[in-house]
Parts: sequence; structure tokens; C-alpha cells
Amino acid sequence: MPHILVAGKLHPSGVALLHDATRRGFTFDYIEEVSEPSYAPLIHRADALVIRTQPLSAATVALANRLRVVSRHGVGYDAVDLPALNTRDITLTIVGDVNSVSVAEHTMMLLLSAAKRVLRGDNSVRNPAHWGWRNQLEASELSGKNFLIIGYGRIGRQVARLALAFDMNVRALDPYLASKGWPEGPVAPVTNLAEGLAWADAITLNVPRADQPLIGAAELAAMRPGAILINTARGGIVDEAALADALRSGHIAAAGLDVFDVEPPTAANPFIGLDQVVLSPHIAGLTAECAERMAIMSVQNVIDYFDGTLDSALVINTFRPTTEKSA
Ligand SMILES: O=C(O)[C@H](O)COP(=O)(O)O
Repeated sequence: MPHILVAGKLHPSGVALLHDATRRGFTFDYIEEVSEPSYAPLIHRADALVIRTQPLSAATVALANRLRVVSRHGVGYDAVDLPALNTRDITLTIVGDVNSVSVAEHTMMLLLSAAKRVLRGDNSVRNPAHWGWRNQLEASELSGKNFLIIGYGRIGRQVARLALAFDMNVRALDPYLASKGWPEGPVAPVTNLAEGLAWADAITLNVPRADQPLIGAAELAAMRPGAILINTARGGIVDEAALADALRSGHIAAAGLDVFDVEPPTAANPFIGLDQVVLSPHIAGLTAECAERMAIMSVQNVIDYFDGTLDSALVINTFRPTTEKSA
């Protein structure tokens, strides 16, 4: 029967599902430490790997002679060497829609915090000498502002739902939808990034990480003066040095960042000293509810893989039969 290696902390409900699976003959190793050197020595006996956001390199895949399926606890798989999996016909799965609401709520929290200059306000209460800052915060309303969602997928659409409730003007950019057709509803597309950058008072990034930053110095310069940038997707999507420069110059008024090029960020991270930037430690999907759903889904995907009932919508690369469970 298949042996599962879980590398990274799982919500107890996911661990309970693993224990249930042992009654059907599955076995598992569970280590909470996520670093590749700590899980790599165990991978030679794994038929399945459940993995958090840490790297899975070609070198580690080469140690995994039995590996058939990698199940991401999450939706981003930029740290996984996909070509190394493809060469060996190893299936890669993600958790699909289960983190969309949490990530969208976190996006709105960062947008509100950035717009309301929450850090400066907080600081002015904790430091009585700064109480006078309340007259200089330059906070802004969301209502009536133009909000561009880059990446109109599962998460982007949840962000739109929430932003519309704040009476924002919401538009989105998603080149992948061009061939599929734009979804009906109140959110119109922008035709290209340049149009979106020039239109938006605030921008959120809800796309996967690519090889090059999508938002660099030129794109930041093309944003409206005083605009706000939110990133709950992946650090490398924004050129961090360029964003820090744009924040220091005041061209970009504020930012909200949940993800970083290097995690955890070093003391040299350019945002640490900027109080117009609200920071969170890659937790947009780690609400109690979402962590439970991701843990269950990531373990269930492994079980479904071996049962031959894996939902095709959750598979990144298909090498064996799946079913279509999702709407
Ligand atoms: O990819 C994701 O969905 C998030 O980054 C969460 O991933 P993690 O739970 O593995 O940290």
C-alpha cells in the first residue's frame, strides 16, 4: 500500500485523515519541519508527498524513486520543479478553491490597512509624542476608487465580490481568460496592463509567480501617483527594490504585502523600515478554517489519486485517469 510523506505542519484534521487512511493500509511519515534537507532523507520510501510552500527541487525528486504524486497544501507551486515531476510522470495536485475566501479577506484587510494608514495610526497611539499624526495620516476611502485585480481566477473573483461591497469600481486583467470568455457580472476587463495601471487607484496581485517580476520600476512609474499596491500572491511578482523606491518617493502611497522574495525576510528587506507598508507573514490562507480545509484537501487528493478518483480540476499535470467532480 502507498506510503505518504507529509513535509510541513498540517491542521489536526488532516492528520486525522491520515490516521483514517492507515486503516485501509496507507502508511505515513509526518514531519513539521519544512526545509528540504529535513524531508529529503525520508523521500526515498514515499509514494506520495504532501508539501507546504518549501522548495521541491529536481535533486530531491531524483531521490524519490517511488514517488507517484505530489500534493500541494495550497495553490501556488512555483517552488516545485515541475519539469522534474513531468519527466517521471509524477502527478502534481493543488487544493483548488478552498483558500479563495481567506486570501480574498486578507487582501481586503491589507487594502483597508494601507488605505487607512493603520500602522501610522497605531504608532501614534502607542507613542504619545505622535498623537498629532492623526491630522496628517492622509487616509482614504475605498468607496468610489478604481480597483484593478490582476489575475481573475478563483481568488481574484472573491476579491471582486468583497471590493464591490465597498462600492469600489472593480476591473480585472487576466490574459488566460481571453480564450475562455470573460465571466458575466459587474467586473469588466481592462485590455492590457498599461491601461489597468493608468486607471487604478489600487491594484491587487492574484496571479502565480513567473520567471520575471510582473511589476517592476516601469510598471510602478506607470501607476497613478498615490496608488496602493497589494500582494498576497508571491514575492517575486513585484520587484521589491523598485517598490521600496516608489514608496520612498511617495509615488506609491502605501502597500500591503503578505509575501516576499525571500521568506522569512532578512533584516535587509527594504520594507521593514517603511511604515506606509503593512506586512504579514504569508498567512493569507492560514485562517483556522482555511488551514483545516487545505490540510484535508491535500491529504484527500493523495487518497483520491490512489483510488483513481482524483478531481481533474485539482491536477496540474495529468498522467493517470481522473474524474470531473468540480462544477
Ligand atoms: O500556495 C498557497 O496556497 C499558499 O501560499 C499557502 O501555501 P502553504 O500552506 O503551503 O504555506
